[in-house]
Parts: sequence; C-alpha cells; structure tokens
Amino acid sequence: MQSASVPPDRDAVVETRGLTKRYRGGQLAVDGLDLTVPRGSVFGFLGPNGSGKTTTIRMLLGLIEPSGGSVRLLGEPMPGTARRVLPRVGALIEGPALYGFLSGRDNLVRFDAADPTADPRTRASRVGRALERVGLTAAAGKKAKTYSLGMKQRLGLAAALLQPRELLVLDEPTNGLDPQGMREIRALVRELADDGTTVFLSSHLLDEIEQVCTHAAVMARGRLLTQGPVAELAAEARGRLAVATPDTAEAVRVLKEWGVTGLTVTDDRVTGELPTVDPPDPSDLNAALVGSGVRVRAFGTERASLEDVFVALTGEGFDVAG
Ligand SMILES: Nc1ncnc2c1ncn2[C@@H]1O[C@H](COP(=O)(O)OP(=O)(O)OP(=O)(O)O)[C@@H](O)[C@H]1O
Repeated sequence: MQSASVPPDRDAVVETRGLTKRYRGGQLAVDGLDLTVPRGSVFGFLGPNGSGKTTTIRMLLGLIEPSGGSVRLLGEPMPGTARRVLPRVGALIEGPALYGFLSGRDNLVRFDAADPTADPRTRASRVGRALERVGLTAAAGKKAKTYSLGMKQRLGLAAALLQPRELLVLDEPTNGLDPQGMREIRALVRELADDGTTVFLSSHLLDEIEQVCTHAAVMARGRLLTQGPVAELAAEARGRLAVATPDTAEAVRVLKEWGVTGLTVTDDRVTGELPTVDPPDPSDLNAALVGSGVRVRAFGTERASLEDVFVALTGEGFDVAG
C-alpha cells in the first residue's frame, strides 16, 4: 500500500522537509525549509550574512539537531544513518583545521590516518592524488602555515577528497580569498562536477553562484525564497530595459504607456522593467519611442540576474557588504 505522505525524491542528494532551527534564546535561524538538491548539480545556497545558511548546513551534516522537520542525505534519513552516509559526503565548513607546523602532505596523511576505513598501505598514493587534484603537488612539502588562504582552502578540499565522494558540501569556500584564489576554487568546483560529484556550496556572492552553479536556492531571514535551475530562476524575474536619450521625460511617458514599470532616470538614461504578462517586442518599443520624437542613443534589454530575482522577491537590495 502506498503511504499518504510525499515519497522521497530518489534523484535528490539532499532533501529537507519543514527543516527548522530555533537556537536557545529564541532565535529562529531556519524556518520550515523544503530544499531539494538534484544529483549531479552544482547547487548554490545563496543568502545574505545571517540568513541561516551555516545553520542549515550544520543540520544537513548532523552537526546540530533540528528543532523540527527532517533531512534526507543521499536518500537516507539523518541523523539516524549518519555513520553510513557521511563517509560518502565530503565537507569543508568554516575553514579547514590544519596543523601549521606540518607540511601540506603531512596534514593530509593525518586526515587519512584518522579515517578508520582508509587502508594505510595505499595512503601515500591517496594523498598524492588528492594533492594533484587541487594543484598543490609542488607546494606539498611546505609547512601549511606558509600557505596563502587560497592554498589552505585547497588543502581543506584535498582532505575532503581523500575518498571518492558523491556529495561535497562547501560553506562559503571562497570567503576571504583574492580574485585569483576565487577563480581557482571555482575551476576546481567545475572539474569536480564534471567528474559527477554533486557540489552544494553556500555563498553570499550572487555573481559567484551565477558563474558556477547549475541550480540555486535563495535564503533570506531563515526562509527559502525560491529554488531551481539558475536559468529558470533568472527567467522568472523581469528583464530590465535601458534607454539612453536626452529626451528622458518623453521617454518615461511613452514607456509607461507600454506597461514598463519601476522607471528611473539617471542623467540621460532611463531604465525600467518590462511587463511579465504579454511583454512588448523590444523593437516595437524602440519604434514607439522614435515615433514620439524621442532621440534614442542606445536601447537595450538585459536578462534578469539573480540579484533581480532577490530584489523582486524581497523588495530589498541584496546586501553583499558583510
Ligand atoms: N549558536 C548560535 N546561537 C544562537 N544564534 C545563532 C547561533 N548560530 C547562528 N545564530 C543566529 O542564527 C542566524 C542565522 O545564522 P547563520 O550563521 O546560519 O547564517 P548564515 O547565512 O550562514 O550567515 P553567515 O554567512 O554570516 O555565516 C543569525 O541571526 C545568527 O546570529
């Protein structure tokens, strides 16, 4: 007989239902989260600082108890099956715990030795492969304390990659890195995904998610605002229109008539949002402007970004300062 409850999604590597965390002291950090991470995706978990990302990740990995709701990781209920499931999951949260006085290689040897399932006879080759994977072979003999932040982060990733993993969970993996370090981590994430690992990464950087992720979820104040393929999320938000013209007042009048909303004028530039229902063909809009005597210097429509999605959902800007 079929159960009346919703069956678990077999293709999901992470699935939460009503996941909630209220910290002692009453702070509701995560509020009724229904998250579905498809197998094979690079899933961006996006939200401003304090929106509940780390709390969620800690619950996914069984590091803290939810106050309510459920988590399935690789199809298994957590935290009940943690011992069976967690060896198939690599995680990098809050920076790796490294011994600064040991070399990069010896740090990995220690991590590997701490894993009771790891065969000591094949340790050296496992460590060598992990170093190679993250591009640290040449620096493997140097003390970890001499590593840059990006190298430390890569060493942490190497530790997570000592064993084959179905899922990698990375909490703000590029936080504090310089642009070069960020690029390296992103390239690595793409490579891992190409090899079939599902990657779940949190970030407060919108463009980072757009650059590397196939799917995303957007959090704000403990709640999930939206989730899905990045291309579809952006398509949900309305595209923006920008017109460069010296005749801004007349342009605003015409655009209003055509249903363009949120019109703003800065110097000789008018921007606005195209209507979602029955949007006009941009070429008709351009012709209407010119027909009304508006001298159009430049005319363009931009695809909506994840930031537009966030603003449309919350009515607020995305605070990336923190
Ligand atoms: N141990 C704790 N006890 C009480 N409140 C906490 C605790 N940890 C986090 N919080 C609060 O829960 C909320 C969510 O925090 P969380 O760290 O999960 O957010 P985040 O999105 O990961 O932010 P950040 O990017 O800054 O890490 C915040 O208001 C935070 O102050």
